[in-house]
Amino acid sequence: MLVLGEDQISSMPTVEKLTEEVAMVSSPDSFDGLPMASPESPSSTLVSFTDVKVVPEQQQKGLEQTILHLEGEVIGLRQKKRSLDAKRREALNKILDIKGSIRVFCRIRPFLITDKRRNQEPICVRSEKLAVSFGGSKKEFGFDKVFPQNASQEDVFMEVEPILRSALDGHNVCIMAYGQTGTGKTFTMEGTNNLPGIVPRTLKELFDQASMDSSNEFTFSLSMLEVYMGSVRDLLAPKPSNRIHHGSSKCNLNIQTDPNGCVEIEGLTNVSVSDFTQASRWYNKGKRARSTSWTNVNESSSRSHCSLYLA
Ligand SMILES: Nc1ncnc2c1ncn2[C@@H]1O[C@H](COP(=O)(O)OP(=O)(O)OP(=O)(O)O)[C@@H](O)[C@H]1O
Repeated sequence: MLVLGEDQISSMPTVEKLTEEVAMVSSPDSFDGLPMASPESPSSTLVSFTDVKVVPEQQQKGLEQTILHLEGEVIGLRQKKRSLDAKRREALNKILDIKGSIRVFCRIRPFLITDKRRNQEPICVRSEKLAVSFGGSKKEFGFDKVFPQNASQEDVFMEVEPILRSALDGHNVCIMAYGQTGTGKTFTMEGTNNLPGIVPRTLKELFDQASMDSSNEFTFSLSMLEVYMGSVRDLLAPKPSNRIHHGSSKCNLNIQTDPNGCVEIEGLTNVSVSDFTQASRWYNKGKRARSTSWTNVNESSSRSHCSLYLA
């Protein structure tokens, strides 16, 4: 669409003049130097002719060669990526062989304003060891890695990211946070809007990696459940339209074993997600459905064990 100012309208050429100019522009002689659109000159009305792109033959050949060259480079880079992926998988398998497929990390929560004993420092941290002194005695614990109080969400994610990424290679991956109320399980797994935890970072990473992998086609689906007071609840189930049904269909789901020996939760909602935004939306919906309450040490304590399945 062409928008003209008042001064341009007053200087608009007549129909005859336009016809003349059209004839001039259409003439093969004028292809080499298409008239430039200028707001001052009457030829500004010919702006739409700049849409006609005529590339000289020599320039066209040059462009074709550049495209061929770039296509060759893309093929080369894809091959390089495939070989790097194979090396990464090999390295990960070696790590799993050496370190074992189960790894235990310990994250020490920083003191909070609400903590009663903030001045004492009974904890001594090494990279794989933790010593706790209490009442004159000292106990040592060993882990695959210890994250000190000042460890960031990035530090934690960097450690688990290679393992999580192996899910795209077909490995089953499970991350479980365990600890007393108020010790930072939810903070580590979910995080906050400004300091996202492992789950939102994982969703982003997996979709990013999948979109870069042109040799495989991935489909993602998501389920979320919580175990609360001995009952399995579906966190992504549609809201019941009728109160009478609430609590019957999506609470207390049965845990079963399928013919292949895999654990299956009967009737658990499983939603297909095609990108990170969609996955985040469902994840936030599931989070909102979790049972929370307060405890003496955590005013927003998650009163359940929550699982998120990504397939
Ligand atoms: N590494 C951390 N840095 C800053 N604040 C943290 C950290 N870990 C936990 N917190 C804060 O400590 C409080 C308790 O953490 P969180 O709710 O994650 O505990 P929780 O283990 O999930 O507890 P519950 O089992 O009761 O749900 C929260 O206010 C959280 O923001």
